[in-house]
Amino acid sequence: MTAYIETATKQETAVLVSLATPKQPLQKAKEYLAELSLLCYTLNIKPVSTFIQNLDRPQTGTLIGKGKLEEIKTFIQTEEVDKVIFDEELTPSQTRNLERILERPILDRNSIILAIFAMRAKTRQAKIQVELAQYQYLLPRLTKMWSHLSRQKGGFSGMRGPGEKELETDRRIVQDKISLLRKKLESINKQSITQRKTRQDLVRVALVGYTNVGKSTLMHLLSKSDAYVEDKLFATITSTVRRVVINHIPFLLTDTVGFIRKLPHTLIESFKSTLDEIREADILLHVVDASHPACEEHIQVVQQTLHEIGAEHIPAILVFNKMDQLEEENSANGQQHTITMEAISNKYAEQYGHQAIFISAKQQKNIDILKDMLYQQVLNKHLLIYPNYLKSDHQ
Ligand SMILES: Nc1nc2c(ncn2[C@@H]2O[C@H](COP(=O)(O)OP(=O)(O)OP(=O)(O)O)[C@@H](O)[C@H]2O)c(=O)[nH]1
Ligand SMILES: [Mg+2]
Repeated sequence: MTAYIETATKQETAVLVSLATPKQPLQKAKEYLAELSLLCYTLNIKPVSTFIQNLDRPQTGTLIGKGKLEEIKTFIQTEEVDKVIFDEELTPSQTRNLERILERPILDRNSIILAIFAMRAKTRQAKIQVELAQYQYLLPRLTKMWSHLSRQKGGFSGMRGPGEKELETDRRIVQDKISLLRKKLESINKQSITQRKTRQDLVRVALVGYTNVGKSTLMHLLSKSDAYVEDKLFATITSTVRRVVINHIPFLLTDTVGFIRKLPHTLIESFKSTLDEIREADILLHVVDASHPACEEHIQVVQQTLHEIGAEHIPAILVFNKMDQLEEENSANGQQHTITMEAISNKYAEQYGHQAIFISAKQQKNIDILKDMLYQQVLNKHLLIYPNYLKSDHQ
């Protein structure tokens, strides 16, 4: 298990590897590696170099070709690099093959994201959720652990692998662990459902969006709570709910875990109840980092994830945040960025029938306009719960 949950204490080094294919052009591969690099820094792993191989399609056994493998091997030996991290999801057998050839621990984007979640998990529920996702990730990879063990015990290489019996026992242990964790989660989830039921009489608004876009900063601003803000990916993995009042109307505002490209499926499954906060919301504030070059792809990833969790139908306000940074870039390249951003905003607002607004949570720009927009939507929902609200003297 340790290979997957360990969070580095001393700064380890890594090389990052990706593919450029007809489906994933070089520019995209570079962008994804830049994101992977941020994920690594979050885990205190320092990327020292990146390798991209041009291929028509990934190789079955090792993902990348022989020549590239040789190049990477020479580099990591000369530079004494600790780990090799692939942006692509690796199959268990690819991981095994690569580990054998490169003689270094091999990680992929999924295992890195799982490790970050493990590092961030503070509550009992989050810890169980992450542990469950990790065991599910581990199950098909168990053979690797055994080959590790046998190698450590001294020189089985070239001989028969670990006994099928031991492997079977080990699989059963992990499977038992998985069902135990599932049961624990079920009982915690029941408590959350009861908790949520007691809040049924208030409108619920959830902040959603790609990781690091400023959801918690906005939460802090709107609710005056001390939401955890950090310039690292997945600063928030546990939902925080706060009661907020705008123009006398109280509602619940929830800060949620950020999404990312290729969020591991095991995580989506085990974080189901955390994501329920989103599914059960009446209104979404979909926060976007307007200054990010891949902002449009981020919107698509978020929409797709919302779809996966059954929350795509919830009315949303598209909140284009970090407009201060956008303006800074504009002075360098003359308005271009803003024009592009406005086009993107119109396109998605139209496509999903959402309202859109540009703000800066950091510099508190346009927050009052956002509050007005939100108020209108909250009021409409509030009236569904309390049809007589306007007849009383609240206004
Ligand atoms: N320039 C600028 N930076 C901002 C703005 N809003 C937030 N940030 C910064 O963006 C970083 C991420 O902010 P968070 O609020 O933690 O983002 P988040 O969406 O909650 O991130 P996760 O919880 O990791 O998904 C922090 O360094 C914030 O200070 C903004 O309007 N302008
Ligand atoms: Mg956050």
